[in-house]
Amino acid sequence: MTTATDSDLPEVAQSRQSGTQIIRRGLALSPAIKDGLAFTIVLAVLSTVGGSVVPVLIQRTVDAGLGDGGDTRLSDIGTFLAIASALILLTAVVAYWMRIRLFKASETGLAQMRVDAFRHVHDLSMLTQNSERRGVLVSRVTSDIDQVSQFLQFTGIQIVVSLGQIVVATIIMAYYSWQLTIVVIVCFLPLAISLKWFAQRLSDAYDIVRRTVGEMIAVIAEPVVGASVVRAYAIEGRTQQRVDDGIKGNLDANVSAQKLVAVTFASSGVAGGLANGAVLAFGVILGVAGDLSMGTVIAFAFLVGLFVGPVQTATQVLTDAQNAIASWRRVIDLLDTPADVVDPGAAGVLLPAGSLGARFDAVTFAYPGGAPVLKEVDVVLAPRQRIAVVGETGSGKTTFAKLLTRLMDPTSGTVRLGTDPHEAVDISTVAFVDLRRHVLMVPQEGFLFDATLRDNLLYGRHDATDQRLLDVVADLELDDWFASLPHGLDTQVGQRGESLSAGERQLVALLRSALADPDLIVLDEATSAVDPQTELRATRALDKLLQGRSSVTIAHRLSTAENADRILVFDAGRLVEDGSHAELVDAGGVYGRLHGSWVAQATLTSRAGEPA
Ligand SMILES: Nc1ncnc2c1ncn2[C@@H]1O[C@H](COP(=O)(O)OP(=O)(O)OP(=O)(O)O)[C@@H](O)[C@H]1O
Repeated sequence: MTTATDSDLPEVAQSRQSGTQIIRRGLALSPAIKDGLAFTIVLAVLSTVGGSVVPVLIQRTVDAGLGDGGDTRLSDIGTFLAIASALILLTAVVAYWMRIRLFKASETGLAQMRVDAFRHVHDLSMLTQNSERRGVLVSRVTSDIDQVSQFLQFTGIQIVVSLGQIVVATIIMAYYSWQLTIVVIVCFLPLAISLKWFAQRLSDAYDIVRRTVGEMIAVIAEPVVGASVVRAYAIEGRTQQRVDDGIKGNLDANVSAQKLVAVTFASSGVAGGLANGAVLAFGVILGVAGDLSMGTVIAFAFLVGLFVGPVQTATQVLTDAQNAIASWRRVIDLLDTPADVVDPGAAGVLLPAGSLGARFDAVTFAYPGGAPVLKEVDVVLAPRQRIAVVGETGSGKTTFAKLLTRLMDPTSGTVRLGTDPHEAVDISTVAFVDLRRHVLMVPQEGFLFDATLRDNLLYGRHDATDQRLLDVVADLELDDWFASLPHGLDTQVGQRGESLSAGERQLVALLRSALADPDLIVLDEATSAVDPQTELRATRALDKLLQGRSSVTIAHRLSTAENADRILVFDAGRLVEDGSHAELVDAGGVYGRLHGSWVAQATLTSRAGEPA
């Protein structure tokens, strides 16, 4: 199959929703995050107030210690110290409680988002899945959501705590000395004004970081999956170059973002230092003038600490927030990408039981941005027929099969299914669960999961008993092969079935299809060369599988076409010939030529096998 360039294909949508919109949508998509949030915020504020009251107690202790005219009140000092200790302990307990609540709520909410995002990847059309590289999709479900989780559990509440701390510290500072309070505010004003500008720059920088993380995972994952091809073609160097480029892209993006972070952090450091110095200088002047007590000046120094801390971390908080929003946006964009093959769900119609036929009415299909690859196809497929689809490579056979199984929808025209093709229903109105029960597409290379043979077969029918599995093995006359397996149904097939031979993987795919027991089977005939014994087994098993069912096979072998009840011939996206093998050979058209080259190839192969 030829593929188009990535730019021609639909990708996951990219929104430009603002940060606030993203947070609002994110919270709406994970409602569990908001469960009990109000109480958690109350706890956060309480822990802040607890911490902020301590400087007041320090002022009281110092002033009681020095006393008016050197009169030290020891009992007051004891009381203030006891209250301060109790407050510090209480604050710690409240802060612990708040974090646990926050952790539970955010993890529950995000787990739901992870499940939704994963499901949605499966709902996306084959087109979107093909165009968006797998690694990028994986990163949206994993690392992007991790980023949001970190934000919610640490940074998000940090914002509440910091704001609370600034407000409380400002109130207490203003209560002690409005002049010093103004000094502190003036020192931080330039930073506060430029924060929005920094935030936008950081947001852009972190959008790039998150994108490069996805790209990096994609270029690393690809050669790991295709390791055998990389080795076979000795393209380790080129592959390494792509991986290096991916890693470098991410590194560069991170460095650019961190430079901005460093600027914001340094600026807040400068503002903090300035405020501390100014407070001490003005505090001493006011103290000497007799306007402030010693305890108040010391308390003020602590209060400035409470004020400076959050402002200094504010830039870090802002950075994390921008990073998390960039991640949240990527997950939301994924969830917002429409599934273009829409499941009618419960509103869908059910297909009648029995062998299914199909009808194509003026069906045209074009890949997005491309010319039609299937043009005005009109055809009626009767039930219980064995139909072979043939044509040159790229003629549209696979596209026809995908439309027949609704892996894609036609650009125009209608595909219908039914036991009577003349009264068939529009395939797009059939509920997915019902469609998948009746119609099965068997690709050339059925994907095997890294599990036992049993587990892999159960993908065909999840509730089948071992006895049923063995019956199907017998039905397809594969008992002798099955007996040769070291552990029967418990045999591990390895990653992607690599512990089995290519031929054995075909047998597993056929067994799985037989278990699914579809009424219409659409099959892309395997082309990989296998040993003669397995070939014989596969041919026999396939024959058994197709018996009594409607089948449409993309035929790559002479014998499959010859044995079909009917042959559909595609050429450059058009259905150009339709008839039995004998009729089409006599007609001497496209099929005649194709058949001629098959025969010539078969003769060559058999000669090559003859003993000299
Ligand atoms: N994902 C895709 N995006 C864009 N164009 C595609 C895509 N898949 C196939 N095509 C184009 O559609 C046309 C028909 O492809 P199709 O796979 O249906 O042909 P085919 O007859 O099955 O070929 P083959 O025998 O090689 O599998 C080809 O020109 C191909 O380039």
